[in-house]
Amino acid sequence: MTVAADGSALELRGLSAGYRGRWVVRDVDVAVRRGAWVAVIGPNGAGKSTLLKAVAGLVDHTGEVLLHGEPLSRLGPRARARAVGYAPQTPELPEGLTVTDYVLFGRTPHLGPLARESRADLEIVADALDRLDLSALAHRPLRTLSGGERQRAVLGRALAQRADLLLLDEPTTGLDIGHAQALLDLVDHLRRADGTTVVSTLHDLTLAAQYADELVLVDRGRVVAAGPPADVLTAELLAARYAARVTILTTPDGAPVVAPVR
Ligand SMILES: Nc1ncnc2c1ncn2[C@@H]1O[C@H](COP(=O)(O)OP(=O)(O)OP(=O)(O)O)[C@@H](O)[C@H]1O
Repeated sequence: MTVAADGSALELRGLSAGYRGRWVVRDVDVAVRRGAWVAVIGPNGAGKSTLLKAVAGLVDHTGEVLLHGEPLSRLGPRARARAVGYAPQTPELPEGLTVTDYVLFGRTPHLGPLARESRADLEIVADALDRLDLSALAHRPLRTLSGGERQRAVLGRALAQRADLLLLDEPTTGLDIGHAQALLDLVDHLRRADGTTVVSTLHDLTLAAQYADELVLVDRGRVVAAGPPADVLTAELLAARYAARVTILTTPDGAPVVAPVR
């Protein structure tokens, strides 16, 4: 199934991915326009995180991952890290680091031969902290943050990479509704202002519909539906794929709202 085939920034062709030779994502074809936001949705264990990890080059995969027409596999690790920012669902958080140190890691692929950060790198980090409402926590050890604060720091690190493609795995997990909206607004601003292409997983289907241009519904490793949110978020499809009982309402501006019913 193809999402927006022309002028694609990211194209997945026949992508299968998995662990130790067992494919849990199979034969995925997706194309994403530059500056578009595609949300990968689907039930638990469907393969959403694995799909993002395959694009980030972190799990075994076959098929092609093209960024602006170039296979990502041809890039070395540093070039790949400059091109693709990835915020994992459950990141490893190194002991003893402050928030600033951690977000500064996002600049590592851009550092020169002496590996010292420049004033510009520090400004990018300060900007990411400011936008994520983390400036007051800049010098706190990462381990002392609340779950939602930590989640924002993880996004800050990916934003500091200033990559063309942002892969966000469940970026709103653990965030209250206000911080979730602020974070999604920020990502939306970046893709509109800088043309950053965004692929995220999102369990909150209502938020997915409000921020993503297109949804890709994955079930048991395969894409089973793709298209504009209103086409994908139907009560029938969600019953079939999630075993969920829902009714679809609409916001005043016409976006679908997925409401569970007892
Ligand atoms: N490191 C791993 N080794 C082996 N199997 C794995 C590994 N990580 C995930 N899997 C398996 O791959 C399948 C897809 O997992 P994945 O995390 O991609 O699903 P998901 O759609 O992101 O799920 P969720 O919504 O629960 O986060 C699952 O069956 C999972 O158990």
